[in-house]
Amino acid sequence: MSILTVENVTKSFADVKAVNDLSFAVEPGEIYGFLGGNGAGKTTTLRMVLDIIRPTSGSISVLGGSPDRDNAAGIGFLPEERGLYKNMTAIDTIVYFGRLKGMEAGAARKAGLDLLERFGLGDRAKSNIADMSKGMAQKVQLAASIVNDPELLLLDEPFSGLDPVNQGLLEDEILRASEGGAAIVFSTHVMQHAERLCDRLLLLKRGEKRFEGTLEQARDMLPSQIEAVAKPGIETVPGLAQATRGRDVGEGWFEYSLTVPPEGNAGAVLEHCTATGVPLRRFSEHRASLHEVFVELVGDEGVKK
Ligand SMILES: Nc1ncnc2c1ncn2[C@@H]1O[C@H](COP(=O)(O)OP(=O)(O)OP(=O)(O)O)[C@@H](O)[C@H]1O
Repeated sequence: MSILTVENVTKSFADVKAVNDLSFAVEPGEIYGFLGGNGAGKTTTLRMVLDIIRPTSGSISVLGGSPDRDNAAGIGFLPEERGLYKNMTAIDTIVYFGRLKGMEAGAARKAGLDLLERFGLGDRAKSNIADMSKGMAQKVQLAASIVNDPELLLLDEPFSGLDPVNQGLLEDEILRASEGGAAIVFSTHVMQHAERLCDRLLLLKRGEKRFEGTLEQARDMLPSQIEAVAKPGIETVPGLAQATRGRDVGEGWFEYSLTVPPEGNAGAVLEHCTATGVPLRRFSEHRASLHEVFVELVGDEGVKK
């Protein structure tokens, strides 16, 4: 059974369709990337999953039920707008969120202290949030969102504002949650995190799904480029969309830029060269990056590599 199912969901704010007929499902253990530029509808979708706002039409199933307080205990959420009570200590903050998720205070405290230890904040459990750096407070907020060991973890732009070390720590936590069987949905503008972490991705533009699938499937959406050093003859190998002869590197060898169409296969081009005796000295394939796919499918507004 899917942990989260979104079916034909539309959300309109006056005449703006923030989310338009969106469907997807996330399975246990899956890390699902929710990608889109500014205003694509990511936060609106996450808010509907959390029952903070309701869809105009369509249906959502969370942990086998409709989104409401009853399934809060199984959900963890890191909002895009970070904010904690400044005058509360780190551990009290985490216990407070654990209690909201139905945990016993003692269990929440123990889990909270373990998390702070793991996040390198073991000695700051009794520090007030006001006395912590922004990055430290963000780690406390992350701890608060996973203290209940959620089955569904929703992270809205979780990497923003974290230094590279803490981004690595967050990646580790996402992987750990997934290995424990949780489904993780995270939104991001930063393609590198999505490339490293996601089992599947969804690309949103103006509330509409433009792509859903694995990273490999995403990269297959665009042509790949081959840089080769070969002797003439390579231009006519089947399976190329384009072949451009470049610099003469001497003794009959030339540099070539070859394009394999999205449905093509660079491996088959190489095999054909070998089988038919096309002389080759170099052959390297450059597949499209997720960033290039993103820019092609949804434009480059607000997107980082
Ligand atoms: N409460 C609201 N009232 C009116 N319009 C809204 C409301 N919430 C969102 N919108 C609009 O819905 C669209 C989608 O916004 P949303 O915040 O979901 O985008 P997002 O993908 O999370 O963007 P970002 O990456 O910039 O956070 C935008 O056009 C936004 O202005």
